[in-house]
Amino acid sequence: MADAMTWWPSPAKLNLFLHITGRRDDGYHTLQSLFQLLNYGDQLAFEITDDGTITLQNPIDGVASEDNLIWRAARLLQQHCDCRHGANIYLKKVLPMGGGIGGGSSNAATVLVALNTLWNCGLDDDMLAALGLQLGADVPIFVRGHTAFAEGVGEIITPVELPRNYYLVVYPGVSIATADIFGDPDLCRSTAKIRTQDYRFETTRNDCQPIALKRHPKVAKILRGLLEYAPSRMTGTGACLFGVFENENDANHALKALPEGCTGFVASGVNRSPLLNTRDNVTGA
Ligand SMILES: C[C@](O)(CO)[C@H](O)COP(=O)(O)OP(=O)(O)OC[C@H]1O[C@@H](n2ccc(N)nc2=O)[C@H](O)[C@@H]1O
Ligand SMILES: Nc1ncnc2c1ncn2[C@@H]1O[C@H](COP(=O)(O)OP(=O)(O)OP(=O)(O)O)[C@@H](O)[C@H]1O
Repeated sequence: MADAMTWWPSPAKLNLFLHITGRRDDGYHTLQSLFQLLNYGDQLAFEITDDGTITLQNPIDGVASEDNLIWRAARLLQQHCDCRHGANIYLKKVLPMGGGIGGGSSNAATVLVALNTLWNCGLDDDMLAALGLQLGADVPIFVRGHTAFAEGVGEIITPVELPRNYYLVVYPGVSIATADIFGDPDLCRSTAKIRTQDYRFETTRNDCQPIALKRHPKVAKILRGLLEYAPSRMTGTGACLFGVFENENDANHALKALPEGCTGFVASGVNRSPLLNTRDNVTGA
């Protein structure tokens, strides 16, 4: 591929808190959460073709191309817009999968935003977010590209400006299936709703965390270690954990002290997704 090709960011997210407030008739759980976008993630590049085929140049081990959210997002947009173009899609993957940091959902959102631009589909953000919701509950947040409170199953989004913090994100080497957490009979499903303006890290929690720690003692042990450095908890349905730091050096210090078998990275929280900056650059907005 040409060196000059644009790499579109596909950032990770953290759920700074995650309260399960109920369950819908279709079995899906309603939640309240604060999605913090990070300045760290995967990257995608696109070569536009005229023959309509969509090809993933860097398949992910264990994920068939037609199951890959990248391919599915491209196909969904192409069908929705009756687009005659295709794309060769390149992926630089750094985010652990099944970690609760939203890698797959973010990849899907980056594809929707980038190909909407490169194929000249002309969809606005509301339409792209609605398409994204068909692929996963977290995709609309990444399409809209702002740190935000979320309600419903993640589709009711209120952007918020947070002070800049640094996060040490730790992958304990354990992958947890979202469905297993939501299917656990011990999951607390009745947390009272909070007013978003009342949010504080200290007075909130992740309702999925006790279930993940019960099932994976290794994750519980790593969390205990992290808590010695900073306020810390699990993101999403796990298994990634994060510590919150005001100072980047302190976060890097804790990163160096991680036990063997854990990988991690330090990232800054951002209010606006780097994906939108790239779109602005490409469109000259
Ligand atoms: C909870 C979060 O991790 C917060 O970021 C996400 O909203 C989960 O979203 P996701 O990974 O896109 O989840 P999906 O792959 O759609 O869901 C997998 C399974 O988890 C259960 N599920 C998921 C989301 C939800 N709000 N309620 C559920 O009960 C459903 O059984 C679903 O079949
Ligand atoms: N492009 C993709 N990147 C990552 N995972 C993908 C992708 N396409 C499909 N998947 C599948 O989706 C599963 C969940 O991946 P993902 O990285 O989104 O999990 P997660 O970080 O737990 O996300 P969430 O916080 O939304 O639950 C993977 O185990 C994989 O089977």
